[in-house]
Amino acid sequence: MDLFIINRYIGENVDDDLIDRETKHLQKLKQKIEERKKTHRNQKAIDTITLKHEDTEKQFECYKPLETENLKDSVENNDKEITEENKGIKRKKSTNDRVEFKVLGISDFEKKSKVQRVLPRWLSHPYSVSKNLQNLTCKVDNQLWLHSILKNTLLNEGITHFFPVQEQVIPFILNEHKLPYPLWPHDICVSAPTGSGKTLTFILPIIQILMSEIGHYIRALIVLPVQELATQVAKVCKKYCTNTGLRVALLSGSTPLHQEQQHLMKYTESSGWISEVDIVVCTAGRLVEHLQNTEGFSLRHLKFLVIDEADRIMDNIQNDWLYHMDRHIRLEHNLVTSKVPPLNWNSISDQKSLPQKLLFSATLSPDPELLEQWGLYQPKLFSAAPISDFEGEHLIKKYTTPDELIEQFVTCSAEEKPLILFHLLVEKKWDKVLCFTNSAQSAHRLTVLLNEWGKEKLKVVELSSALDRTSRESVFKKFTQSEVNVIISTDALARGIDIPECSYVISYDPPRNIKTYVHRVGRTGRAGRVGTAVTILLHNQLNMFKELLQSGEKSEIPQMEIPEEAYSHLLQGYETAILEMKKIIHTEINNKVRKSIELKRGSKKRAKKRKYGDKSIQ
Ligand SMILES: Nc1ncnc2c1ncn2[C@@H]1O[C@H](COP(=O)(O)OP(=O)(O)OP(=O)(O)O)[C@@H](O)[C@H]1O
Repeated sequence: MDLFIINRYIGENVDDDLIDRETKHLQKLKQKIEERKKTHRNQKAIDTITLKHEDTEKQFECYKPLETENLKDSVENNDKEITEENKGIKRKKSTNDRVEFKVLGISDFEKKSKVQRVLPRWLSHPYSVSKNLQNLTCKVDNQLWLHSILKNTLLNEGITHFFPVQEQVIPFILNEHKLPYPLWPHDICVSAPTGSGKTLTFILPIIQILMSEIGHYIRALIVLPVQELATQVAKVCKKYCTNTGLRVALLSGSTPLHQEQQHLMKYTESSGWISEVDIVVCTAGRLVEHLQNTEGFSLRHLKFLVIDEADRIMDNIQNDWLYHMDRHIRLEHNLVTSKVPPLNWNSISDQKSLPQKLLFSATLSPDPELLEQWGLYQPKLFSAAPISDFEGEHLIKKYTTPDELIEQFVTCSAEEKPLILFHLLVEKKWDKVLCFTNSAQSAHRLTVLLNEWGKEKLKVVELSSALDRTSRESVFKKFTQSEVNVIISTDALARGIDIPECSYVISYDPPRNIKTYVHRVGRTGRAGRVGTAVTILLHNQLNMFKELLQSGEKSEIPQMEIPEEAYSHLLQGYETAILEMKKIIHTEINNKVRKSIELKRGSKKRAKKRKYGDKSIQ
């Protein structure tokens, strides 16, 4: 038995229940405080909504905007959905089943989910074309599908093997025209590097197919973006039409319209208007002029429609030519719409086949949105881009350059730029150089400067659209014969021009976009020959240039290191030359002003196009 009982005072009867209740109460209070804080925060957000859109909501009362209380609940329930950046703007749908009206006029900045681009099969599965121009296996002599007349012309021109694009595309086109009735030939897009022989790829099959039929109709139309290119293609076309009986017309504006008309159409008593030519090579702008003004000009019997430099032609819509040409073809074929008919027996057997469209370019983006406008019929794509690139978005921008092309860039300050150019031309003895500037004015100044500076050592000629055709041809001839070392040009001549034996391309001013870059550098390294292309950049242009390359999915190109000692001694000569250049330009401007005054005073002299060697005009 215990003697003592010790009782400790523990207050009133506190039972476990009470403690429990107190703890719960405390928790409740804390929760309420938390909720109040939350409500306070959300209230701020709601106030901003109300303030910002008070006016809008008044205007759209009929749409019954949300009750503030409801909105409060909604916000409470979805606290996390109101994010920092869209505070006061975004109204999220409540998790309750409440229907929320969209208040018109409120911008919804909800992030859109990225749309995965799915390419049509013909673009995602192109026929792959090799870029290798070194190991050619397709001998011209052995090709049974090629007409003997064409074989002879090719061999006379020194062409013994076909390039890969020719080897693949020419037989394909020939076979397409052997398809049984009522099948139509597929339209074709070809994207192959510069200098890979695209011109013969379309000229040879056209000639071979047309030479088997005789007719007084225009049966092939080759459209180019500029006069120089049209002239060049017409020349090749005429060469390969030798002994075939086919006739070619060039419609480019290099001769007056009425002369082209006389050469093109003839009126006969028996048949009315007949065409004097089978193949027309034209610029897009001139085509529209003939469609509108030349009596009897008809594309009813057109079998081939070739668009060379297709991407450039679309960039630069001349006289809305595609609309006019489509309209003309539609009317001639009695079609209600120029859209491609659905592929079924009725639609294609009822209708005469539309001309086969052949699109060519070194920078033809396989972008469905851009290609849509051509209205292609069951098209096929031939591309030199690696097939692995055809899986995603990359292919849209992917441009390839020839394997034989060495690309480099050099960085310097503005003062060093001419010194570096002179160093490359004179001290490194770079010959057969095509140099690009970004304006006709700087091309002229640079030409004058280099001729003054490099007297006896350097012959520099400026090639601009101001020169007439004969003068231009004479420049090319002298260039080939090494009488001219450097041609200075603007981008007007960057595309398609086949300058024989150009060994170097220098971009004195950097190109403005990736397509211009690809075409500029593509003036060298053509037809399997080695070429070097250098871009001169100011230090602050380097990042822009890298971005430009990335925009075309081009891998980085190496930097050319030129030590300062290599060109610093040229400074004195440069300073003397620049003074001379200023004097010459000044005299030219004075002469120009004097001439225009004379003209104004009534002189009847007509301004002529500048002749090569004439220094008096700019
Ligand atoms: N099979 C071949 N063998 C040798 N040379 C060829 C062959 N095919 C074409 N060439 C020559 O290659 C050069 C380039 O050809 P072409 O002008 O057709 O190139 P391209 O692909 O149209 O270039 P660009 O995209 O710059 O217009 C021309 O001088 C042409 O005569």
